[in-house]
Amino acid sequence: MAVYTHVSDEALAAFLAEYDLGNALSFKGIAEGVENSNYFLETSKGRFILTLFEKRVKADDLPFFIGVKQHLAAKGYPCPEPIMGKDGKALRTLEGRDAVITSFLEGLSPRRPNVVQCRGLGEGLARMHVALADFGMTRENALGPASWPRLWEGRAANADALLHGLAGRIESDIAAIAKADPDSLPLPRGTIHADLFPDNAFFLGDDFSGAIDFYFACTDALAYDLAVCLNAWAFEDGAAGEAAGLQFNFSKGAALIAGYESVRPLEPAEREALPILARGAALRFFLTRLVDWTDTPEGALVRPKNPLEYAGRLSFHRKVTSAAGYGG
Ligand SMILES: Nc1ncnc2c1ncn2[C@@H]1O[C@H](COP(=O)(O)OP(=O)(O)O)[C@@H](O)[C@H]1O
Ligand SMILES: N[C@@H](CCOP(=O)(O)O)C(=O)O
Repeated sequence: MAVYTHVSDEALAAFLAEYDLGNALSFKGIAEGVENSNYFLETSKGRFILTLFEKRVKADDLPFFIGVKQHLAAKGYPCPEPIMGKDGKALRTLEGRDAVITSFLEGLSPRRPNVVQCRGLGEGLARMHVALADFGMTRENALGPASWPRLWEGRAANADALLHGLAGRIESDIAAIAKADPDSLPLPRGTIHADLFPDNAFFLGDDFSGAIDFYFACTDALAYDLAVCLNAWAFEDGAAGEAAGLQFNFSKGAALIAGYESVRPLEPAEREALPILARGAALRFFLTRLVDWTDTPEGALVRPKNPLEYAGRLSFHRKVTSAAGYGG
């Protein structure tokens, strides 16, 4: 359930008066999502999404996130386009929160992506990287390797409570990635989405129809974005335990990489780095999930995601030595 902030009728009417969008015909909270409050808004001018930013998104980062979407939309890339108010500004305040209206994007998020959708997603990701190549703003990846020791601190017992012996393996992963120092590798860098999971990608049938939720976007290695997607799209059934039931689907991995390369071929250094980047991406999602898992009180509105799904992916990545291990 992701409606944390209630918007009164009066506040909505006053807010909409600052736009050239007409009056609200329909206004409903959206249950999906975990970070922000999202509302579906329909006016005489069309369908929109109203987002109120909650605590986890830093106000200072909002101009970057809005800039990314404006840049993509201006290039015709399918993503939520920030709508300007009469004053020419996209960002304003509603019910004490920073808030933005964006265009509504058509499509459905695949529950269980198929091989054709994986290929479309790979193409869509590469098109995004190409469209953002001349985007002028930068933002450091706040969840890169430098942040992991802080996320991990004091959580070893929580990891072992999830699965006996897991803490030691996570500590080895953190050490191995620190040693490989992926941030120092000579990889092409640029603006990346950094969280393009199936719930953040839309499809019409098997055709990629766009990407949403740019609130982890940052400046980092382009191949790291592909590594995030390999983790999120090409594994199947990992909820039960560290590796129990978890399978890497090579057809999906190969389709994702081939789709990506049909738009932007990988450089040899990117292929070589793929195993360490994929391991790092799995560790990043394991750690943020572990933090949410241990910090979310019982009975909270949002159910935290299971960290063990990403512990299972880490077991797989530890054994991969080349891009071929992912079907590339
Ligand atoms: N531009 C959009 N067009 C259509 N639906 C959207 C759009 N933005 C968000 N949504 C809907 O709202 C949900 C939550 O959005 P998301 O950005 O993932 O939230 P959060 O950042 O809180 O996780 C999505 O799953 C989708 O159903
Ligand atoms: N994709 C992350 C969680 C971030 O949630 P989102 O709804 O903002 O995409 C994960 O699966 O751990």
